[in-house]
Amino acid sequence: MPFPPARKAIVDAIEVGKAARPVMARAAQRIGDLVLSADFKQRRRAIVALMTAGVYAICIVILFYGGERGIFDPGWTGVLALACGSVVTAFYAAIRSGFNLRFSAPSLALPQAICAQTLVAAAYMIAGPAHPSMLALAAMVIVFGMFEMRTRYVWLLMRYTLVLMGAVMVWCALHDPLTYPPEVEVIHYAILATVLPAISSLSAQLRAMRERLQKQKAELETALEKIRRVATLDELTGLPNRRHMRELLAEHIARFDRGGPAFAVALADLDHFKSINDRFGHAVGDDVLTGFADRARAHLRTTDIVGRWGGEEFVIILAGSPPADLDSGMERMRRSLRDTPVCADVPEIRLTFSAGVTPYREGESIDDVIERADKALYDAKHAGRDRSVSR
Ligand SMILES: Nc1nc2c(ncn2[C@@H]2O[C@H](COP(=O)(O)OP(=O)(O)OP(=O)(O)O)[C@@H](O)[C@H]2O)c(=O)[nH]1
Repeated sequence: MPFPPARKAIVDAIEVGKAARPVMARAAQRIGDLVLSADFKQRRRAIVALMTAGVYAICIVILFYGGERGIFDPGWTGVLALACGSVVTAFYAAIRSGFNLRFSAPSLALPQAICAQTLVAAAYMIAGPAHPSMLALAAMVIVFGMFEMRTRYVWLLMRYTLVLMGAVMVWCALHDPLTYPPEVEVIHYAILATVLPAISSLSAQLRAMRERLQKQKAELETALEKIRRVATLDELTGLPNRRHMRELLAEHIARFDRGGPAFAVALADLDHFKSINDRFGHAVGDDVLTGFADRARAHLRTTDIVGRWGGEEFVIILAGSPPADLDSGMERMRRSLRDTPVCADVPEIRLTFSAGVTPYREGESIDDVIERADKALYDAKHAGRDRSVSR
């Protein structure tokens, strides 16, 4: 039944909307890259610069309001607005052009904060009776800075602020004692000299906490990597262990069930390995196992995966299925073991191995295919060893 026109229009609009979404997302991404930079760190710096611009803009609007109301001279507000605009533009341009990357602290946090405090001091001078409110801005600049700056820079900024604000307060108290009464300025300065060091010391603690967290995160990542290695790799040979090979087999089966490529499984077992252990000792036996793993890595196809199934038994996932030439990698290994001793320290050891190969068949479990490969391996052992048998 055809859609009524109104419903069809809605359905069309939804379809158009769905189609447009990726286009809009791409456009937003492109605009974001253009305005803020495609580089993650530079983008963050540009965002901070634009956030600062936003704060400047709000403060300037408030100052213009004061000027309009005749609380102080509106002419100076214009000059201050111009100065704020220039500072913001200069820092944004430095970040967007990549000029900031020439410096050891590319966030330019310290110079930005010093400019901000200078502008706050200027605002303090022109704000007349509204000047105490500027003290909050001076504290805010330090708070902003503590997220971006090293502790010693925060202390430097704090000292600069105290010296600058002290000088401004003295100047104002001398030139306009009615609006800036000296005894009140002393109180303002005392408050500033108490609050700013407190914020700065908080910043030092915050920094130390952040560094501790970063160190812990790095240690955790290293430990996680170690756990991952221990959980998936065999300690002696460095090959995938039995558990990981089962996971890889499960992945191959899932891929096959979804119409993916065929594969076969081989179980390879070293021949008379017990006698190597008995004659030369366990350490040499370990070297032989490692040597065998190295040969497997070197001679199997890159698409084949070999893992240690346990003891002197190895499992190989072979890409493709019989009657394809699945054995070629194992034949190369056999030739190599025949030509060069597996253990350089004990060259008299001539290692051979037997293998059972079988294709994975649709609907089988891991255990089904392994069991058939094991039977083929049994056949190979009973047929005289040093050979592969397919089932
Ligand atoms: N050195 C060493 N030996 C191991 C390790 N794991 C298992 N073995 C030894 O491998 C030997 C396996 O012996 P058997 O199962 O009798 O097999 P085989 O001597 O290879 O005889 P066939 O398989 O019939 O040719 C045992 O002596 C185990 O102790 C290991 O990690 N290191």
